[in-house]
Amino acid sequence: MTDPKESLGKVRDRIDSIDRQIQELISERANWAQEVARVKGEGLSAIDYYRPEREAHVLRMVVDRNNGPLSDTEMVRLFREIMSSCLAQEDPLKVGFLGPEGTFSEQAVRKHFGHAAYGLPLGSIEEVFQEVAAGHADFGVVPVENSGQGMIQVTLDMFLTSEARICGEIELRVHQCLLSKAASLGEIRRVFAHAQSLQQCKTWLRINLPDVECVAVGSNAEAARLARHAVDTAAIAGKTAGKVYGLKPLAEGIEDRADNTTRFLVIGRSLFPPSGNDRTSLLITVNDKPGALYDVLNPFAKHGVSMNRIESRPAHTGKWQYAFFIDVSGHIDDAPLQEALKDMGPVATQVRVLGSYPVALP
Ligand SMILES: O=C(O)C(=O)C[C@]1(C(=O)O)C=C[C@@H](O)C=C1
Repeated sequence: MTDPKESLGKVRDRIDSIDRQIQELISERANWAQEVARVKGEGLSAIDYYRPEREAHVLRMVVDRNNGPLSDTEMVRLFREIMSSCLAQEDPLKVGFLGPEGTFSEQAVRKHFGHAAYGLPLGSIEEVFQEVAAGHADFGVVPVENSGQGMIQVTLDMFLTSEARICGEIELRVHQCLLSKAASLGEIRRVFAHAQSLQQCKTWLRINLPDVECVAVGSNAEAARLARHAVDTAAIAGKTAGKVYGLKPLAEGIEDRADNTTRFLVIGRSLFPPSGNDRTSLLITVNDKPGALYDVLNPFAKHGVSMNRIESRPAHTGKWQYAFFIDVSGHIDDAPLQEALKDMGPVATQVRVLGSYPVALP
């Protein structure tokens, strides 16, 4: 009979040898990434080397090649980190997000830019837009939509007054936990959470903590920070926030909908070339007159442009003027989209391209 210790040793030798090869290949890749940077021009800053369309293309090839056992999400995460480190050889990207540390926004930053990017926690969604506009952050990450609760209006409204461009989208599965210093649910008298999170966990709270006081605060991480101070309080937040603020999960996966997902936008200052599978976000304003919306949407149908989303907001440019946030498939350089926008010219009061960006990866 083979000695189990001996066979474990053999398996570990094999793993060591694979790790050696992986490491050599990662170093070789990092050298080639430096070569790419040299071709682009020396002495530029990180943002000049960053190519979201190329990253999306690389990651789609990773997904296509993946035969398991690791999931597409895991494989994408590992390669994202490799690219993040390769890019940060020059100088890390600075990415603003709705802080403090431990928010889902920070998780979205890590999912999209990896851990080699420098995360800049900011006080509000407005501040994220401001810091990007002022050039203090290269990019910003802001929540725009939750699968259960719909659009986040503060984010949409910021596009009415800012020049920000959308450079990417991130979909993050949001798993909520009840975090506390307490040993059991019975000790909890008060729960802190962001209003959206309270909403996402409404049924769970009603069944499991029917008599507690629910207090809405600025962010989930803020809730976790507050819950540190009293043993009869808890916070609803992600597991990461629990780690950052020293709280234990008393319950996990407490969101009412199992597919609870938040979509984030990456905002920057410029447009990027096509990646091969893109989405375009448009801001279109029209006067309030019969048929105006029909006239604006008709060109999309005429030129075979598929519309993914439409949201209307008061335009802030005049009474009874409406702004439509419209997402369509494709890149702004694509001929059908160009044709559709041309036809729309006479009927819309304003058409602004907010951005064309790669469709979210797993
Ligand atoms: O291909 C490039 O343009 C690179 O700079 C290399 C690389 C990579 O590591 O693959 C690094 C950063 C860019 O954002 C995209 C890709």
